[in-house]
Amino acid sequence: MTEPTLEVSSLLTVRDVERLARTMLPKSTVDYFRSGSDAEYTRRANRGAFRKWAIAYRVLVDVSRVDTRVRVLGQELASPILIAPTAYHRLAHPEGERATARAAGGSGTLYVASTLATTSLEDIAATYDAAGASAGGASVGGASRWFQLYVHKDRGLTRSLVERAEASGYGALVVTVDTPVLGRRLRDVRNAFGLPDGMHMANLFAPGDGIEAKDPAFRHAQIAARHDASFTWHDLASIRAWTRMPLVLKGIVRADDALRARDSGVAGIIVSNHGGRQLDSAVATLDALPSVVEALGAQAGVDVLLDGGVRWGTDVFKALALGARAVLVGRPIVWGLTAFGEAGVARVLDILRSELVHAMTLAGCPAIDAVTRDMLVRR
Ligand SMILES: Cc1cc2nc3c(=O)[nH]c(=O)nc-3n(C[C@H](O)[C@H](O)[C@H](O)COP(=O)(O)O)c2cc1C
Ligand SMILES: CCCCC(=O)C(=O)O
Repeated sequence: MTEPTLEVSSLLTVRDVERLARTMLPKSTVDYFRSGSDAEYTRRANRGAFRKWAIAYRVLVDVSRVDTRVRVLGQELASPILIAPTAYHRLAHPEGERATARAAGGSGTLYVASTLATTSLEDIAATYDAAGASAGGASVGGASRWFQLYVHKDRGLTRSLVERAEASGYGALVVTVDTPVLGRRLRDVRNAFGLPDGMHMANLFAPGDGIEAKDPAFRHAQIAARHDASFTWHDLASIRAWTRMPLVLKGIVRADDALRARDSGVAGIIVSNHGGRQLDSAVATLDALPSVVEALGAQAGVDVLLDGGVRWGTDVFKALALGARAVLVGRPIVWGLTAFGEAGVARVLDILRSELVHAMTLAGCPAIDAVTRDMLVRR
């Protein structure tokens, strides 16, 4: 074991960032960020699925310039690496989501803000836009930040979240569909995990008058009991009627659900199993991706994104080769935030982006549209 490194520049891989961050947090927080549900088969399977593919690289291609630009929901992004929605950033760092938003806005990276943020969605939006403006306007206009919605039993609450997101200029509404109830994360149960005093779910409760304040025994495990487990495809229409934001469904792993999503008029889907934190033994996302992409076909009009276990630039390459338009990363962002706040998030994004450029260069793919299915062989 080497000593933890302390310079942001000495962190060379996402693995380095995670290793450092885990020494800096209380055990119950590390457990919450890191865990999958039950036996954690799916959390591990997400990683394992990337190892099953190898890159059959191409030679003697002009790779003196490599272009990672992609279009997602009609918008041009500098890179296909996006920030997945994760809860409770103030557990990682005192500046919480503001630091994440500054790193994302400053680099023009698409950031999906969580319903369960510890900073209000209005504050995240303003912070993101200010960082984008001072970095030269790369991400001004709000389209590069999306809002993730948990559908609550309290329809008034759900609707007000949607309306607040629209009023704050979020570019899309990401409806998470894999969490009708909370997955059983054994460590969180054993730790009776909950937010410490002074931190709250800023979009759901006002400080001081929140349910956490009224009920000292309120724990994270109870939050999903407020989710609407009766929500179906049919109810999606009501959300569409509330907003003009394009919809993205997060948590799809089946071809028939992808087709149903398309027929419901969504603009995108995220092939995701919540980082292995919901149904354990769920199919790994990279394994699910080809059937989803094939079912939708080339002219689908639905952008397919993927998350789960992306830790290296070569993982991004593989997901794109199997048909994803872009990928999202969850835990690596939280580890970066823990380690160095805004600079740590920026470092993680930088590591993954430069690894992707390196992989594309060595694989003979000067642009994203060259990263095609034939670049991979099964190990
Ligand atoms: C600590 C943590 C909190 C999360 N919170 C949310 C959330 O609030 N909403 C949501 O849709 N997904 C949430 N997710 C799932 C992520 O959006 C994403 O699907 C997953 O983390 C991707 O896998 P990765 O962590 O291996 O990159 C969370 C994941 C983690 C690890
Ligand atoms: C109700 C979901 C809790 C936040 C979350 O998505 C997670 O911890 O994975």
